[in-house]
Amino acid sequence: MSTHLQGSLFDQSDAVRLGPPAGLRRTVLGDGAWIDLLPGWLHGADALFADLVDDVPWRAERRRMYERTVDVPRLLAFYGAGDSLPHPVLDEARAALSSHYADELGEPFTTAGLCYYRDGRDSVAWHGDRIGRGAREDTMVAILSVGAPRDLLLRPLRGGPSVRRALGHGDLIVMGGSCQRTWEHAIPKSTRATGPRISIQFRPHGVQ
Ligand SMILES: O=C(O)CCC(=O)C(=O)O
Ligand SMILES: [Fe+2]
Repeated sequence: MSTHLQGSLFDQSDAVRLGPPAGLRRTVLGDGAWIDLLPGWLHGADALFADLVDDVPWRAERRRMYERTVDVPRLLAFYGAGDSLPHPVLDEARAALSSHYADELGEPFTTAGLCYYRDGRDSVAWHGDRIGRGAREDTMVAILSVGAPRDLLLRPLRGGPSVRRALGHGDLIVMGGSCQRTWEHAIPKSTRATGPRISIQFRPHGVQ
């Protein structure tokens, strides 16, 4: 195969770019909460995953839990409203989400939090993004996932069955309405062989 042909094949299959947001599908969860899903929004997700592993200044954190200090079971990075993101396609994603949801959200997505789940032992426990305004107001948290799929679970705070979505390889999920205060979400640990995943969470100012 000629170098030229290899180059063009590489471009087609691996170019890191976003598709149109047209295929977003909403699921109403109840209690004012909903999720929007767009599988494979980002093309070339494996290439972006590899870049982020290398380029992001990942932090390992320790947190106090009662009388013990424990490792947070994932690596973290945070980009504030004015910061340029670690890959130009993430600036594009933030702008595309802000434009798509402008009327419904009434404000742009500003910050980006990144989580790196190195294997099935990494996880995030049940929680709502409720440190900021999400505790009181309807808002949105948009999550782009690259790398191997992991299950995101959602469950209603007042009890009832949970909802499961496997997210990786460029999938987009948007949690909206009252989702952060009437529902909780988690990435549970997995005992199955699980490849690494990175999630990029876009949030409006003051939502954490
Ligand atoms: O990795 C994910 O998809 C979820 C992360 C999350 O819920 C959070 O960081 O608040
Ligand atoms: Fe969260």
